[in-house]
Parts: sequence; C-alpha cells; structure tokens
Amino acid sequence: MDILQAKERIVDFIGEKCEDAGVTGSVVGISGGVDSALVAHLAVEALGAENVFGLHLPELNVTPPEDVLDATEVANGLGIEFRTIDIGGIVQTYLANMPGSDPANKYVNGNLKARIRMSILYYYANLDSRLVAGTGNKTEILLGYYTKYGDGGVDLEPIGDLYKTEVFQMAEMVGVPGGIIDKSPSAALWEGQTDEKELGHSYATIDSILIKMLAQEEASAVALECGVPESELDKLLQRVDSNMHKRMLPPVADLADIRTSNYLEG
Ligand SMILES: Nc1ncnc2c1ncn2[C@@H]1O[C@H](COP(=O)(O)OP(=O)(O)OC[C@H]2O[C@@H]([n+]3cccc(C(=O)O)c3)[C@H](O)[C@@H]2O)[C@@H](O)[C@H]1O
Ligand SMILES: Nc1ncnc2c1ncn2[C@@H]1O[C@H](COP(=O)(O)OP(=O)(O)OP(=O)(O)O)[C@@H](O)[C@H]1O
Ligand SMILES: [Mg+2]
Repeated sequence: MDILQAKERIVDFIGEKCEDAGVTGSVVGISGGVDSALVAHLAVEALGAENVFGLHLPELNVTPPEDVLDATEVANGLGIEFRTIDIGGIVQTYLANMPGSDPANKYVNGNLKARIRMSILYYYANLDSRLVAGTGNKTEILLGYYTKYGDGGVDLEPIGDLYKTEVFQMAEMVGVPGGIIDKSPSAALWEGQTDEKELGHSYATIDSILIKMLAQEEASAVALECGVPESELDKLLQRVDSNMHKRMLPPVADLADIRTSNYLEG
C-alpha cells in the first residue's frame, strides 16, 4: 500500500464526511495510544487545528500515567483544544447504582468504561455540532476487538481500512511521537492489559494471517508461512465470524408481508 496516497484519501474522507453532515468540527478521544494519535493528526490536516476537539478520558487509578502525558503531548503538538476528564467517579457511580454489578469482573466493567467514554464524546459532539471521529483500524474491526457501541460507537472510521501494521507506518509518516508508536498497544481497560497478550499473537503475525486468509490462500500454507499452528488460525477466523454482528446494523424483524396482507384484507 502507498501510505502517502492512503493518507491523502483519508484526509479527504474526513473533510467530505464533515461537509456532508454540515459540520466543521470533530471530536476525538485521545488515549495516548497510536490509533487516536494518528486520527487526531489526520483530522487536523482535514479540518484545521481550530476544528478538532481532543478529549482525554482516563480512569486515574487504572490508566498508565504515561498515557496521560502522551495524550497531552499529542494535543499540544497539534495545537488543538483539549480537555482531560477522569471517568473514575462515573464508573463507580454506575457500579454503585446497578444491583448485581460485579466490581471484580474486568471484562464487563471494561466494556462499561468504553461506553462511558463514548457517551462523553457524544455529549461534546452534540454541544458543538461536531462528528465523533472513530479510531478503529481494520485489524480491530475484523477481529471485533473493540466494545460494541463503546469505542465502536462513532460517526466515521477514518482508519478503518488500515491494518494495524499500516497504522504504525502512517503514524510514523505524519510525525506521531516515537514513544507512542513504540509502546505496546493497549485498551487500558484494566491494569496490565495489552492487545497482543489478549489476542495471543503480535499484530505483525495477526495482520499477515488476515491478509493471506482474505486473499483466499490455503490455510495450511498460511499457517506454515506465519509460523503458527492451524488451530490458532481457526481461532482468529472464529473471532472474525462470531463478531460479524458488530459490523452490521441491528437486525429488524421484517413485517412487510403481514402489512401487505392486512392491507389487502382491508
Ligand atoms: N450474534 C450476535 N448478534 C447480535 N449481538 C450479539 C451477538 N453476539 C453477541 N452480541 C452482543 O455483543 C455483546 C458483546 O460485545 P461487546 O460488548 O463488544 O464485548 P466483547 O466483544 O465480549 O468484548 C470486547 C473486547 O474488545 C476489547 N476492547 C474493548 C474496548 C477497547 C479495546 C481497544 O483495543 O481499545 C478493546 C476488550 O478487551 C474485549 O476483548 C454481547 O453482550 C451481546 O449484547
Ligand atoms: N483514556 C482515554 N481517553 C480518551 N479516549 C480513550 C481512552 N481510552 C480509550 N479511548 C478511545 O478508545 C479508542 C480505542 O482504544 P485503542 O486502545 O484501540 O486505541 P489507541 O489507544 O488510540 O491505540 P493503541 O491500540 O495503540 O493503544 C482510542 O483510540 C480512543 O479514541
Ligand atoms: Mg489504547
């Protein structure tokens, strides 16, 4: 892929989608990770720094302190309006008011945090007529490695057709700070979480498997080339299949034939 050409396409896309929606601005959740740093850069290139609002939403006992510094560095480097809001109190208020909630269930609570962040991004998008720019990449979207209606709840996905390995390349090209590119990708929903630990493979391996499988290469050959057992390939493909629902609108119960027959009956 020609990364420069891809970048220009994405910048145009952001500009066009905002124009189509009749807005000039965008809100980006800036975590301190590489995906959001890249999207913030591209949004600034498309809309101008004065039209991009960055929100850092740490949970202060869980979010690594370097993420707070990295998010701030991204926003300051771009010269955008930027606000930090600790979501810790909001998370605790949810849990305290939901009978049966389990403060020890890191998966369920992690998804709640992602949805709290989504609500806050939309609050500020509503307030100033802006679109919420998503930060999902192609690898995450294929694997369903995001929270449905959490970080997946956005108005546009500018980097949604870039594999994670391509995100790193484009981030380097636009000048995202090296420390952000080099650190392990993490959702930071619980202490010590990293994407590659949870997914079981490095992004380099995952991307080469996905690219080859999408090109209809033979599974046994892909397994050999990527140095992973075929059973691991199956697990990744199972993830792609079982998360199909995240890539579609909610299904609607179809009543068209009932309506037609009622109408004919008078
Ligand atoms: N077949 C189906 N048809 C329609 N809906 C279906 C469904 N199967 C499940 N569902 C629904 O989907 C829900 C499960 O999906 P969801 O709530 O997303 O939860 P789930 O996919 O179980 O978990 C999200 C994963 O994404 C990771 N994550 C989250 C957030 C950010 C990042 C990051 O990289 O920054 C990563 C997180 O660590 C975790 O591994 C179910 O509770 C159910 O409501
Ligand atoms: N602390 C946070 N503050 C603001 N937004 C956040 C925060 N944590 C997560 N998000 C939002 O959720 C998105 C998904 O997180 P994800 O970890 O996949 O991306 P990233 O942190 O930008 O990059 P990386 O995958 O390298 O960690 C982020 O890009 C960001 O938009
Ligand atoms: Mg992250």
